[in-house]
Amino acid sequence: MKVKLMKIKVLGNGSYGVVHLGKIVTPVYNQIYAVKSINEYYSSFLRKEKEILLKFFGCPNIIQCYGGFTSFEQGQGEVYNMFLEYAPEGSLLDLMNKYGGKIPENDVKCYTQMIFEGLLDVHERVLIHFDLKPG
Ligand SMILES: Nc1ncnc2c1ncn2[C@@H]1O[C@H](COP(=O)(O)OP(=O)(O)OP(=O)(O)O)[C@@H](O)[C@H]1O
Repeated sequence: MKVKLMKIKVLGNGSYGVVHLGKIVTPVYNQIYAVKSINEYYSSFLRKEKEILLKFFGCPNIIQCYGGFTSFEQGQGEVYNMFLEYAPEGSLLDLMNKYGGKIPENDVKCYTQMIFEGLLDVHERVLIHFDLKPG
């Protein structure tokens, strides 16, 4: 089945692509996603990110990934896209910027709990990523 995605607006930019608010228009799902995209040629990191996120499918405190696909876009050629659960408040940094650097205390409690529970999910699914060099 051919899926048609409409990119509504840019949500932000990261090291591995631009993130759009996206909506599937065919078939009529009307489902909203965050869609992270990058030129197919540079997509290896984004594909890796997708593989890692898919290991946490079903974890309520980790942004869900629903897979990826390649599209052809005018002026850009082949683009790799990753479907993510849309977080209406954006990232923690977005939230800090919104409140001028000071997130209200009640929200801090709530986000801290989400972060710890998310970390617990990571440990439970036994994904340990060592990024440190010995010595
Ligand atoms: N799932 C999402 N829902 C809503 N907004 C998002 C989502 N993912 C990313 N964004 C927005 O897009 C921006 C870029 O996200 P991205 O994940 O590409 O990079 P990052 O994690 O912020 O930075 P880096 O890739 O450098 O570590 C975020 O700062 C946020 O504003």
